[in-house]
Formats: sequence, structure tokens, C-alpha cells
Amino acid sequence: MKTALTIAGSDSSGGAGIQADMKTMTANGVYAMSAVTALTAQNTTGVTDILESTPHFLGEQLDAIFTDIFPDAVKIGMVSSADLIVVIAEKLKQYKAKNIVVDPVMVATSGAKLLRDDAVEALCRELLPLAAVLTPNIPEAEILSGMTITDATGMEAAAKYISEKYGCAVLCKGGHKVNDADDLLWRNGFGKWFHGKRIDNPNTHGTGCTLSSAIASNLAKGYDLDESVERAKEYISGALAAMLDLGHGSGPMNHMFALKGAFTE
Ligand SMILES: Nc1ncnc2c1ncn2[C@@H]1O[C@H](COP(=O)(O)OP(=O)(O)OP(=O)(O)O)[C@@H](O)[C@H]1O
Ligand SMILES: Cc1ncc(COP(=O)(O)O)c(N)n1
Repeated sequence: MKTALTIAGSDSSGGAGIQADMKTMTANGVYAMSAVTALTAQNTTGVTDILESTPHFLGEQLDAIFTDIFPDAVKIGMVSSADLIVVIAEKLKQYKAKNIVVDPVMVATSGAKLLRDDAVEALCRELLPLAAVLTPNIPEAEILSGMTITDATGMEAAAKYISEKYGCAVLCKGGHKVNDADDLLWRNGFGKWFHGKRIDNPNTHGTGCTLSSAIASNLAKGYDLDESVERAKEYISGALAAMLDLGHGSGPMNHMFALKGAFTE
């Protein structure tokens, strides 16, 4: 069985973060492992508290994983501080990790800030150059490029800039209403659109975490990047279309929509 690792924060409500990543990896047929960067006290309406792992303890988790079950792909999500980012970069280089998908999580759907201002610079310096693909949403692509994005042309300009600056492929996600859930993959000087039909579902907590984990799972299984993005979009569309409705805010998706009998009762 292929294996995947998520390095991310825990979402106590189970819709985003480590929990969404592990459900996604499992549903996509790979063995899921986790290194927890932070615990969040969180539900569908917001984040009330964050308790970070120490850099030393995060390093120990990564040593335990890489010296035993080597991951075929790694997804990186919420990493709130520069010190944690530095440890992750060190360990990924030490163990020659492959198929690294970086979701530059900055702000939760609920509006909570998940990355400290001083950590943005460390993220760009340490992690982006290691990424096989980076998956910013539109607000994150604006921060990483310094550009304002209002349409598809703006997405292309920002993705091209970020890709050239950090030497990685960039999947700029269109879920933030610039277009109909169309995402742009920019790589080696060329852009390719992945078209998605916008599903009228207000429950989108964890979409970013889910997409990046589904891409990592497919890379782990040996699909190339284009095919991995294509398959990941199919998976997230299924999870959104299942119309799960839980909680008082923007609720989670049904990650197990394809499982026989899932959430039918
Ligand atoms: N309503 C929707 N219908 C179909 N696809 C969607 C919808 N909303 C988001 N997506 C898709 O989900 C994926 C995640 O996109 P999004 O821009 O929402 O990421 P994100 O902002 O990182 O996630 P989040 O909103 O949870 O922070 C993308 O492939 C996007 O096209
Ligand atoms: C621990 C953790 N990691 C990531 C997110 C972002 O997910 P979303 O923007 O989809 O709420 C989150 N809310 N919580």
C-alpha cells in the first residue's frame, strides 16, 4: 500500500486540518500518517484557541515517521510559526522527502488567522522551494505574489509569478468566487485550467485541506501532477455534492461519500 504523511494542525471539529487530511488519504486509498504542528480548539463557527507543538517535538514526530514508514508523498498544511517551518524544512531535506504538496494555509474559512505574520517569510524561504506543487487560494496567492486578483487573467499572472520565483508548480484555486471553481495549474512557464462546476453548498470548511491531501494521495499512487489534480478535483466535487450539513457555521464535507452506506442514517 502506498503511504502519505500530513504535517498540519488538528481541527477538533474534524472538518479541516489533520482530520480532513487523514480521511481524504484513506478515502483515496493510501495509508495516512500525521505529524501534528498545533492543536486548535475549533468548530464550524471559528477557532477559539491554538496550542502549538514545540519545534523539538515536531522534529521527533518526523524522525519517528521517516525512520520507519517512508511516506510516498507529504502534504504540509497549517504551520503557524517560523521555528516550526525551519524544523520541517530541515527534516524534509535530511530524509529526502518526495512529492511534497504545500498548502500555504493562512486564514481559515471562518476568518481565523492560522499563520503568524513573521512566518510568511519563513514559509516562502524554507518550504516553497521544496514543493512539487503549491496550492494557494486566491487570498493566499495575492499575499505570495503581492498582486490583486479579480479575474482569471489575474490568477494567471499571480500563479506565473509565484511559480517562477520559487521554482515550483502552482495550483491557484478558484473556490473564492473569481470563477466557477476553476483552478489554474502553472508549471514550467505554462498554464493549464482544470474546470470544475461550482456546487451550491455553503458547507466548505476544509476544502483546501481536502484538495491538497487528495493531490498528495494521487502523487503517492504514482499519478503525474496533471492526473493527480484531475482526480483530486473529482474527489472534492463528490464530497461537496454529498451535501452533508452539520454544525452552526460553514460545515464539513462528506469525505466518505463513496463508502457504501456513509452518512445515510
Ligand atoms: N462551491 C464549490 N463547488 C465546487 N468546487 C469548489 C467549491 N468551492 C471550492 N471548490 C474547489 O475546492 C478546492 C479548494 O478551493 P478553495 O479556493 O475553496 O480552497 P481554500 O480557500 O484553500 O479552502 P477553504 O475555503 O476551505 O479555506 C478547489 O479545487 C476549488 O475549485
Ligand atoms: C487545523 C486547521 N488547518 C487548516 C484549516 C483551514 O481550513 P479551511 O480554510 O478549509 O477552514 C483549518 N481551519 N484548521
